[in-house]
Amino acid sequence: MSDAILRPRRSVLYMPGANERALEKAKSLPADALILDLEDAVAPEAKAEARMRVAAAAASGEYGYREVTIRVNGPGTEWHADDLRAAAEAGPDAVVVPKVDSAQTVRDVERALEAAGAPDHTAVWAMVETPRAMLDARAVAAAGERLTVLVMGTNDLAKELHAEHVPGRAPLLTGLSLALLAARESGKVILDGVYNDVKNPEGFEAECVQGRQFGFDGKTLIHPSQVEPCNRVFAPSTEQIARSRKIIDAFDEATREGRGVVTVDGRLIENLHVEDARRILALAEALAGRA
Ligand SMILES: CC(C)(COP(=O)(O)OP(=O)(O)OC[C@H]1O[C@@H](n2cnc3c(N)ncnc32)[C@H](O)[C@@H]1OP(=O)(O)O)[C@@H](O)C(=O)NCCC(=O)NCCSC(=O)C[C@H](O)C(=O)O
Ligand SMILES: [Mg+2]
Repeated sequence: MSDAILRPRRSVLYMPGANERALEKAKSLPADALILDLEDAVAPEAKAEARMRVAAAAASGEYGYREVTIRVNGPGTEWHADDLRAAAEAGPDAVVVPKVDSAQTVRDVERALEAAGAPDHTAVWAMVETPRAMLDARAVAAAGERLTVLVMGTNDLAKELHAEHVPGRAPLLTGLSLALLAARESGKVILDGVYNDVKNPEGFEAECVQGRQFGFDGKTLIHPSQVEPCNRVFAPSTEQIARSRKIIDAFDEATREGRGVVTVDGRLIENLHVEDARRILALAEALAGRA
């Protein structure tokens, strides 16, 4: 498993790029990653100033272990090219590109970043949030050299579908599944979309659990109060860690004795379970010392 895949991204917090207070506050929040936003959270008249603020924040080195990314305005907007240039110069961990709906968009973004001298460590995260992106998710996920993460944009997707936001997200399940299949086929990380009702902690936690059960690596967030519950839901539990150790030990012992299968607590264990147990332990190890 590559470092890009193993890096914890349980909680990924958006913050408006024009909001100095939020940019400052994020330095003390236990989010695994931050998306400094130039797109939806910034009014047109504030775009230029937000671009400068965000570039300075990303280049500051003041966010500790947190992965720092910049969300640029989408392809086809008047701000896109300037945002990419500023992001390339700032050299964040990643550039988040909204409304990516083709492999060509990923390649165009990468070419622009190269031309602007982006450092090698700056990855591309593609937001998939349109019907076309759902239907072409496979090609998007496989495109480019820098692409490491897909990010669900469930607000835009619901809007495009004329769907309603309902508990359980039935109208979005096809899109979520297509994007997940595409991400996993290409060995990419995938993050779930945001939960808008910041005053509904029960609904938020239920959606985190649903995202984890689906297989998402983490969830994108809009408010500091969502960080702690999200970290808890997406981290391996004490029971999962203990069980993973037990599986690996039992399988190692069986292998030494020349047996290919073994049972743990009455359940059949094969090599695929061992691989999953190793993934869980690697994530737990990567999270050591984090809230
Ligand atoms: C949703 C909010 C507008 C709420 O703001 P506010 O009413 O100010 O919240 P609070 O008073 O409860 O804030 C308490 C303190 O926390 C700080 N704060 C608030 N939000 C953030 C944040 N996101 N990051 C960091 N810090 C934050 C406040 O400054 C207060 O600090 P202090 O005064 O020191 O106590 C607001 O939360 C917000 O703007 N959230 C982000 C919205 C956003 O980024 N939206 C765009 C991304 S979502 C999206 O586009 C998804 C995708 O594209 C799709 O299609 O689905
Ligand atoms: Mg969106």
